[in-house]
Amino acid sequence: MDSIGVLMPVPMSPYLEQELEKRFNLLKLWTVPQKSQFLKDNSGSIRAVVGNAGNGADAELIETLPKLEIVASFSVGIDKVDLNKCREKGIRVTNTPDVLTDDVADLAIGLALAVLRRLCESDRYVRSGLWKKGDYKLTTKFTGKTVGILGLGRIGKAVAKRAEAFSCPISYHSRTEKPELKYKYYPSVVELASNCDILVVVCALTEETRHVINREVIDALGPKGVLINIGRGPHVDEPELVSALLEGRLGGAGLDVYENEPEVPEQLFELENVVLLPHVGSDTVQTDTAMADLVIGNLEAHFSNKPLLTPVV
Ligand SMILES: O=CC(=O)O
Repeated sequence: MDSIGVLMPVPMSPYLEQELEKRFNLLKLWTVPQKSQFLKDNSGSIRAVVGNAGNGADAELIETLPKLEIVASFSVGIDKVDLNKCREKGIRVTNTPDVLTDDVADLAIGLALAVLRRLCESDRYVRSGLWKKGDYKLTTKFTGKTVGILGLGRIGKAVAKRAEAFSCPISYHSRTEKPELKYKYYPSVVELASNCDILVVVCALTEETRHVINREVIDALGPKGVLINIGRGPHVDEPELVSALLEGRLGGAGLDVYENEPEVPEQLFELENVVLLPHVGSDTVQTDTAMADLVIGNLEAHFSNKPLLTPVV
């Protein structure tokens, strides 16, 4: 398979690069200065693209690569892949579900704890020597808080399971009610937000869910409510979130994702009721390896005419 051109637009995992290089002709787009010329020169050999959560395969890239057969995303979210274009051209698409579920769900709970118990602020309190001048202030209890989950798929269910261990009543909103689950379903996001203390956003990003967290939802969550976003930045109307936090209309936020990564609204930097992470939901050594193995497994299956391991298209 070493003559098959596999295009990687951005660096994502040294282990993945190394394993791809052992098997394919890996073309690292970020290392070349003249990207469009490079793509033209190699368009006859590129049969696969390996994208990620930030850089997938848009219509323009797909049109540039007439021999493209498969987009294997090193991510579970495939909102950066033009799925319609792929369907139209018969290009297969795979992602990396399941292997990252635990890490992302763990991080949602970590963010909730960090916001309510002010973990980052109290760490800074110790490091700056302030503890010697007096005890740290009281914070807010997490155990027993009502957790609302927007999107009860694999990761949403894993968040629910973890939150249950903290005796949190669970409610959710998703496209369809899941009567087999014991959690309370709300038919709208506003109703969910009105009836929970912590709202966790974990649904897929689609045209329907873009800006699903708008001013009405934020106001429904209210001055004691906490928003946790481990989904995608564009789920949230970011200027509305920032003004709600600055005006005290929202109690706090734990964010792993932003509308325009790696840009983060600087007004948030001053707020101690906000915890900001650099999109690291699945970034552990163990999950990086598992995701990379899945990308390679999908490519090997495709180029050996075997069924894909985790097909999306
Ligand atoms: O954001 C990360 C992913 O989609 O895997």
